[in-house]
Amino acid sequence: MTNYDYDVLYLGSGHAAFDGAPLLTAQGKKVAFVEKEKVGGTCPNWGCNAKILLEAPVEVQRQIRASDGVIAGDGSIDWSKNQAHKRSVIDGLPNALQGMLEDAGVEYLFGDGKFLDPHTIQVGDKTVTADKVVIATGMHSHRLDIEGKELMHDSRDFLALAKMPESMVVIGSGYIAMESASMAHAAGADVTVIMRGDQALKSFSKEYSDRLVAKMEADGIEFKKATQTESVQQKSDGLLVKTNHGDIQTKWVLDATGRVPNTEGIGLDEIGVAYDEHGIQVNDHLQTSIDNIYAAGDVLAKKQPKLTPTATFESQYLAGLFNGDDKAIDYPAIATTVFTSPRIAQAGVTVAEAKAHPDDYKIVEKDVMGDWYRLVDYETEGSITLIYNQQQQLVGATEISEHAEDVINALLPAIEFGYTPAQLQRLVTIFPSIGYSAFGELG
Ligand SMILES: Cc1cc2nc3c(=O)[nH]c(=O)nc-3n(C[C@H](O)[C@H](O)[C@H](O)COP(=O)(O)OP(=O)(O)OC[C@H]3O[C@@H](n4cnc5c(N)ncnc54)[C@H](O)[C@@H]3O)c2cc1C
Ligand SMILES: NC(=O)c1ccc[n+]([C@@H]2O[C@H](COP(=O)([O-])OP(=O)(O)OC[C@H]3O[C@@H](n4cnc5c(N)ncnc54)[C@H](O)[C@@H]3O)[C@@H](O)[C@H]2O)c1
Repeated sequence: MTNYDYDVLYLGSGHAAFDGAPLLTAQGKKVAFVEKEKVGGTCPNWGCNAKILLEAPVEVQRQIRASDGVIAGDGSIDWSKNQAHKRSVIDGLPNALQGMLEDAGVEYLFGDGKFLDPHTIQVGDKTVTADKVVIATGMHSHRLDIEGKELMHDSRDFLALAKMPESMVVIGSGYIAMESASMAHAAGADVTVIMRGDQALKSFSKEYSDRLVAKMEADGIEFKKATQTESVQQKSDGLLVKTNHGDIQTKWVLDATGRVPNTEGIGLDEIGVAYDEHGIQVNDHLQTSIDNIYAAGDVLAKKQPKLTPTATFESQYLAGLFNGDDKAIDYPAIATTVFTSPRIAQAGVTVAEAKAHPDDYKIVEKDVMGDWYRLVDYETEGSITLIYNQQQQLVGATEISEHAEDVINALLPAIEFGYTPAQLQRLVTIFPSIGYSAFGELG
């Protein structure tokens, strides 16, 4: 038997790696992460955690302004203090994570990792070997290849902004574009969003994403639909964004045109791991075209949403597989939300899927403002769409409201486990609460 340095080596140290690794060391396996930047990867440092800290005051501001004087003040956001608070919470996470994982027996190897052969990885000027390798290298920002691209910024820059500029152009209308536009506007910037097509947030219901755009427009954000960005030019008083529908003067440009899997420069072509522009191709055991090499997280080519909880699920699945549980991966319903005001959240069968199969699904739409509880924190509008199968079980739900993420989280067990009406009746939840309100919608 060959003696390798490690039983399992992860390329990357994000959620796709660190959520499963301790399950392996607990079974006596020798495990290491190769990391070229910050321990923990995108989510804690440049993604979810950083974003939600900066976003939290937006909801407070909304409540203050909607309360019509019940809460005093105008709810202005001091972005610089907001940044300082964010840093005070997240700056210690990489060290804390590293300490926790090292205590669990995982080793860290810092440097750029690259395959030399299926079992050998070069890390800086060192080489290490492993029985199994998991590619968990994540994604990086896509950048538009146009004149003036060096004048534009990505989501990392946005989340690190020390001072909010007085105006901002956001290119794109996916998750990152919509969340950043919402935060920048709430912090006082004059925001214009340039949309390539005419629907924002394509993975959500068109009706709800149109409603979100309409609400953001009513709040003062400008949307330019079906518009191509042609160039960005430096002027003495700021930047000039040229589009096929006119010019926009601004102080700052966010290129939020998507994210690209990190498949380049890690030796995949040399050793023959199959991948395409969507990521690394795997079978139903997350195994790549090379037997001992697996992949997990954002770098995978997959139809499931590229989110932290998806990466966690895959990481834990692989740990189970390497510990001897040989079943194929079976993805559950995955809940997702966009952290705008209002939010849109969904899980299970989507509205588009249900509409495409009217014989299989029944769609029920409700105005959630019929529930008095939504008025407690001054909500003004919201709807939920519930999707049932032929057996009257809830198989999907999507909501637009300030509490959409909590409602969909509350309903997720019913969707995933197919609760019957009799089982739902046995759920005695806390009243008054969003969870109670969520189940009330099923009645
Ligand atoms: C702005 C933003 C906001 C987001 N908000 C949310 C949210 O609210 N909720 C949510 O669920 N998801 C959110 N996401 C998505 C979430 O961050 C990702 O789904 C998650 O981080 C994926 O984890 P991962 O481990 O696959 O990849 P990553 O966390 O990206 O980790 C990959 C790691 O691999 C390292 N690496 C890459 N190449 C090499 C190499 N050659 N050698 C060594 N190391 C390498 C990288 O440095 C990185 O640390 C957000 C993403 C962004 C960008
Ligand atoms: N709340 C969350 O859970 C959250 C938040 C942020 C990011 N994420 C994850 O991060 C990933 C990336 O998010 P994202 O917003 O970067 O990607 P996205 O795919 O959601 O949006 C990309 C946007 O860029 C536009 N676009 C693409 N190419 C373009 C071009 N050439 N010109 C103009 N516009 C173009 C698209 O039309 C789309 O509006 C997503 O997979 C998402 O799962 C999740």
